Amino acid sequence: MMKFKSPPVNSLSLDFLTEFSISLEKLENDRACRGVIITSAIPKIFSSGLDITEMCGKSVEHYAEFWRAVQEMWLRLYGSNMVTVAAVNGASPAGGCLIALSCDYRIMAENPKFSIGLNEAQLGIVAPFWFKDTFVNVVGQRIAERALQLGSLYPAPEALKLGLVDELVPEEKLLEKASAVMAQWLALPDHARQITKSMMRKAVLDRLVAHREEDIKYFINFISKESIQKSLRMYMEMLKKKKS
Ligand SMILES: CCCCCCCCCC/C=C/CC(=O)SCCNC(=O)CCNC(=O)[C@H](O)C(C)(C)COP(=O)(O)OP(=O)(O)OC[C@H]1O[C@@H](n2cnc3c(N)ncnc32)[C@H](O)[C@@H]1OP(=O)(O)O
Repeated sequence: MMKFKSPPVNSLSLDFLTEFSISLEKLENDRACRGVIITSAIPKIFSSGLDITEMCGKSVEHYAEFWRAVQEMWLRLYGSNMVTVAAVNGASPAGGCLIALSCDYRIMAENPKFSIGLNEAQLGIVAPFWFKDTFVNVVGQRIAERALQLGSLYPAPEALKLGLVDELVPEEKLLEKASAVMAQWLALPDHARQITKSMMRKAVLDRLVAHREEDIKYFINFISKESIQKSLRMYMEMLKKKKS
């Protein structure tokens, strides 16, 4: 089990992403480890998504390093040979949602206050093609088109209806259920399951691998625009004001 613990809200900073990728790589190379449950140690928060401060007012070199780390994390998780189960025990916007979508199975706590989705459009930014591809592979084209254009965050019951998560359980039963699902998936021979998983995900993974440097350039170009920087600053201010 991997438990995110980066207070206050498990934002995906460069350090967090690097550590996450290294942990995944270690587990992947450990023949005794056939599956991983991903959850959070922070109450009410799975992950608040990419750390916005990493995308504000930084150098081009920093943006490149950060984006490469985001790509690396996704390539490792989405391309993992292990069984991956997300036990979503709190809010899961944007990059948090991407992590859950990249797993093989998603179980969410049945709390309508917890929401999940790719809300990038609400921040005035665009979900990259591989976020979009991952989303489409889970919910299908029509639901993805609407959800991504509106940048919708769905409360747990709605997320279940759309197929964004596979099931809801009472919060106190989340890890028990995730373990039961893991046992069910691990009962199959690894080889057949791994080849099937790779077959289903290969095209989407290959697309980023083939366009990785181009994607970094797009990101830098996009995020460096003054209009985008302004949107992100305003969004951060809004988050801070919400408290007072
Ligand atoms: C051709 C086009 C090509 C385009 C290619 C480039 C495209 C670029 C794409 C970039 C992709 C980005 C994906 C992302 O993940 S962006 C991040 C999106 N995340 C969010 O919108 C979530 C924002 N946060 C919240 O909604 C809430 O914080 C919460 C998670 C629901 C928790 O709420 P709660 O009330 O418990 O906590 P607070 O809101 O008070 O937050 C506590 C402190 O944490 C700070 N915070 C929150 N989220 C983030 C974040 N994502 N990054 C950095 N910091 C964050 C918040 O400001 C508080 O700070 P404070 O204590 O100092 O006030």
